[in-house]
Amino acid sequence: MGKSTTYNSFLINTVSFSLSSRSLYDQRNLRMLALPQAFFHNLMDSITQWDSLAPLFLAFCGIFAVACYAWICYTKPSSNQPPGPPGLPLFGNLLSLDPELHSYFTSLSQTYGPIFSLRLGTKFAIVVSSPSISRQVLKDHDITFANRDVSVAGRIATYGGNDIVWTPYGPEWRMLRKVCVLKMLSNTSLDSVYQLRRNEIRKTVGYLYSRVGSPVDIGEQMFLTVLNVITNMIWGGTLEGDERAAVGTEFREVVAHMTELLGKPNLSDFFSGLAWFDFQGVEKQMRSLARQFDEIFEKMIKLRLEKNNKGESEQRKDFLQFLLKLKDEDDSKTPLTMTNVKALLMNMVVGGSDTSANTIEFALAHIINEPEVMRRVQEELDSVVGREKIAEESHIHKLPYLLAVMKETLRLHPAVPLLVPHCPSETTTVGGYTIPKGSCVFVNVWAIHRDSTIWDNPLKFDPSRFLDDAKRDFSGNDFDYFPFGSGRRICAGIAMAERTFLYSVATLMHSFDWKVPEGQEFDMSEKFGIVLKKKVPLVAVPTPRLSNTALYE
Ligand code: HEM
Repeated sequence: MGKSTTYNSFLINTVSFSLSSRSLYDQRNLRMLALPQAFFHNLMDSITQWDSLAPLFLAFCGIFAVACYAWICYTKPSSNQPPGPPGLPLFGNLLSLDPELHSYFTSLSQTYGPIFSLRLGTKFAIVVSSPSISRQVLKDHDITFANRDVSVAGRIATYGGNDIVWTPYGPEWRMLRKVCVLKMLSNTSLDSVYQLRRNEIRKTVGYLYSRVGSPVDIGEQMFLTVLNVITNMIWGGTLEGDERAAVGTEFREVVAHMTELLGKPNLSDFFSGLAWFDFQGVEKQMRSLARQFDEIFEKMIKLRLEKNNKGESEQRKDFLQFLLKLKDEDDSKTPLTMTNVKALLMNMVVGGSDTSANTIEFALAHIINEPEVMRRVQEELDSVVGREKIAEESHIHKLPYLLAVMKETLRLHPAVPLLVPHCPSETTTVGGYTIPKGSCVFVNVWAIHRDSTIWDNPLKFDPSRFLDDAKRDFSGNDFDYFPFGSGRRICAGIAMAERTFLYSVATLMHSFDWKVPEGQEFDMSEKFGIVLKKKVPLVAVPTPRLSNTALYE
């Protein structure tokens, strides 16, 4: 194999692993970034700028290689560690990974069994792909595995990992989780900010109405809608008019750029000894973005505090108002700090947007391309809502078929296909094998959801399989079906994800008929990332189906 081929295959592989080891938040824009060539040029640029330091650099690489090799030999898996494909010195299995990690891990599990191991640079990874072993990890040893493997970029992006996703299991995580799940994202709190969600959905309907008869990129529209819904719930009407639009645009840009960087391959993650050098400048760029992000939060918080001091915000019911109040009142042993407030807001924005928007896009693609599913969804809406009214969030509890569509979409396309990697706080036995403390554990929920020993005709999109099977829900108690994870680290935003999905899809399918443009083929292929997405964006043409045009205003 030629030198450049070897390089390229290394680069392809590092890209794919980096996507898996990042924060929860792979975003739409990653598709442009996960190019191995980009990584190659980036790395080589950084190195060539160091011309004068080349001898020093090469000497360093030599010492580093020997040190890594020694380290890997020293930590060589014991015979009781899970089986796995053989690897190379230094790189381990990095060079043979496929970018579509979820399906690649599924095929490896057919050879090596429901629990296997990989060496990725200096990281030791475990992949679990059966209900019974997932149960051991997420239920029987829940506390031990309730920690995370944090990437360099992820840590910087989240105020040093001071958010819910990356904080290790302990009192601070418990406090953040309580604030988030019980106080901000509970059904009662979500009810109180319904008007803020409704405003955004109505704006999207207005926009789609203006595009009647023309193709619309549905994924893009849903991403913007969900992001606006979330930011609106966070700070509601703190800003008005042009100022609001300007902050919205800036915010979107920062989120897009930050998540772009979160998906960039970073040598520092595979070889922690190299982190200090930040060869690709990922850390530097991320610091600058995190500062920009922080400036937006600072600005919103300052404006809100000023309004509060003038007594203008008394009646506000958004998350920012709630968190600031909680922070002032908090006298517990683990107080909520301003950094926690900002990190929590960021979790809402980054954790909630792509997951929900991509799931909605997959669902709409299935509905639009399967006439029988479309007919049942619209019939249910017509009988519950009626064509003379618009869909409201209060209707969603009366739409069992639509709920089944959501469950079936998340079965075939779980938004976070390998969950967020878990990390045991001590060496533990699982499935009869020893899992070393600090390993990076992937739970392949995607493979379990397509396992033909569990599901009849698993590749068929068939919502009715969930209609009679009430035990299959999102609670994480059933290890045949757990798209939101399970145990202590189960998704913190299930209630919100459910509402966002059901209300958005109900509104779009009730207000419009949809057709794919002439000549376009039905394509449901997936693109792996921490958040799974549709490889080919869904483009469809809306036609109004409600009788009264006033219902689109
Ligand atoms: C369809 C939508 C969504 C899906 C499928 C989803 C799925 C997941 C999964 C699988 C995890 C990791 C669980 C684990 O590691 O065991 C997770 C974690 C998380 N999700 Fe979601 N999620 C969605 C939407 C949301 C929304 C809307 C929010 C908030 C607004 C959110 C906030 C979080 C947070 C904060 C965590 C980290 C929890 C922790 O580490 O304690 N998610 N999600």
